[in-house]
Amino acid sequence: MSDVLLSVENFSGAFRAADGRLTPVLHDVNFALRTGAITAVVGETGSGKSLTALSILGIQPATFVRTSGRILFEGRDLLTLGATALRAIRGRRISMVFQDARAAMNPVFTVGQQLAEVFRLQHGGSRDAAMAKAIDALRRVSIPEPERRARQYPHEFSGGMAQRAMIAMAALICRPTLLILDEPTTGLDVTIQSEIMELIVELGRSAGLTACLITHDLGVVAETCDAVVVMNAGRVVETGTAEAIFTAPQHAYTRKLLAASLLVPA
Ligand SMILES: Nc1ncnc2c1ncn2[C@@H]1O[C@H](COP(=O)(O)OP(=O)(O)OP(=O)(O)O)[C@@H](O)[C@H]1O
Repeated sequence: MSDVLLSVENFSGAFRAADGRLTPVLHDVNFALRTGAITAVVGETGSGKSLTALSILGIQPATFVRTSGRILFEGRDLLTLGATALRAIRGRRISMVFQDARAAMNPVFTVGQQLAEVFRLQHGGSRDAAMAKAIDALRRVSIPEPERRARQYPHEFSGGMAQRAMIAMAALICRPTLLILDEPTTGLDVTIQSEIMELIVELGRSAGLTACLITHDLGVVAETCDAVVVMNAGRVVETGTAEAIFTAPQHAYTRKLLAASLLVPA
């Protein structure tokens, strides 16, 4: 068994309304990400997947407050780190792929400039060397004509291609220890979805990445993930290996999710 890279321990949180009242949304969330594994966090909309992921990176909404628990990454509680320490971890150690890559990118810079700039921020070096790295990263995620594509703006990319570029940035340019992917294939058509997932798995395996995939698509999970965390209404209801979750789900909610995705009979 390999080591745990990140653990979320008894993490609870709530939204604070303008009048100060707290509405709890996360309740004692517990799970661990094993080094080198791809772990899926699954659950219906509103179950708390994104909030948990955003909290790992320290980019949760300003009105969200932790009420208990901790998130340990390499022995340090991320929830107690200051802005400077978090900035040093974000990108370089933990990076994230967001759902809508075109919206997440800066529209006024070319895709190549954005990748190159992030490379320089993380690793230094000249602009030309950084652009060469950017083009190489686009090539490695199978973007055709990467030199030409690097000179284009995000709106000139298709959704699938933008997602590839975002993965290139998060996985290959940042070279993080942990890659978090929040619904990376939502909104893409089915064939593109499976190509993107193949890419994630291949990069994960070849770069030795630890990945956390947030998704509501259990089909994707069955094919790609090692471990699964099932969330419902702000709680973790079940965790296990992908095989155990798919062949012998213990919790009624997990069985309902599997049945809804037509992967197993109800
Ligand atoms: N800015 C916000 N203000 C108030 N409540 C919020 C805010 N963002 C999220 N919530 C609430 O927190 C809960 C968890 O939301 P979260 O976005 O983590 O769910 P999710 O499982 O990621 O859903 P989805 O799959 O739709 O992204 C939900 O009940 C949601 O309505």
